[in-house]
Amino acid sequence: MLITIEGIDGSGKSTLLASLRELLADLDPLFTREPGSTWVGGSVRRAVAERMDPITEALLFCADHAAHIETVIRPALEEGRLIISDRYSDSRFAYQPVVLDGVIPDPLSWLRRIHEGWSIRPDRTFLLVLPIEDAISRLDPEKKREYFESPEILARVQENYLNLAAADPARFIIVDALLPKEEVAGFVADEIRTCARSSRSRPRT
Ligand SMILES: Nc1ncnc2c1ncn2[C@@H]1O[C@H](COP(=O)(O)OP(=O)(O)O)[C@@H](O)[C@H]1O
Ligand SMILES: Cc1cn([C@H]2C[C@H](O)[C@@H](COP(=O)(O)OP(=O)(O)O)O2)c(=O)[nH]c1=O
Repeated sequence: MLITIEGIDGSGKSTLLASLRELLADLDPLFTREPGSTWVGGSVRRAVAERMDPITEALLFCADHAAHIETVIRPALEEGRLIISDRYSDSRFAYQPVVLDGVIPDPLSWLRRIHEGWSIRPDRTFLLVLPIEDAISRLDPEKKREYFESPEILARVQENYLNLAAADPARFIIVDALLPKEEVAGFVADEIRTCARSSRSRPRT
């Protein structure tokens, strides 16, 4: 079963993942992430840091996703593992339309077409949502910021995320990221256990 965790920078994904490692240890999940589960992720980070052109950047994120699927996701699904990914294809569908706005027509459709035929759809996606000011205030002031981490861009990214969730309510679970860390983690862990139980009782389609 494939679970993905999504949300804007500073929404609490890394914190949640660290708690899930403890809370779900008995299920032996495979924790993974995008970008960066293979060496392709290094190229993506370099492209972002150097502000390469947006199409190159988007295609590198897609290449990272392809490598992630072939080397990590598909083999683990075939073994019947529970996989929990920190970011996945919805990060592309939420961030890249902002970056590609005005560069190509209808970036979201373009991105969806690129994923067609080979990407694997998550079974459940948890979307951490919080006011932009709170996310910005949580970002580490000592750490160099990616250009995505501006309030204007993050506001548009979160709006895109919410539209994706509204279009696919059976897959998305929206989580109030302002709740205390323990509550966020407890809620998500319980939901994952429920999904894992129901997926064991039905074959994968
Ligand atoms: N539920 C929460 N309540 C308050 N602070 C939080 C919560 N979740 C995370 N944080 C804090 O916010 C900051 C950013 O969290 P992090 O998990 O790194 O976010 P992300 O991985 O989504 O960028 C960290 O300092 C973390 O301790
Ligand atoms: C996976 C992915 C990430 N991103 C962005 C989100 C982040 O700002 C940045 C790096 O991701 P990440 O390292 O997960 O950042 P953080 O730990 O701060 O959440 O790349 C995209 O724009 N498109 C994508 O497809």
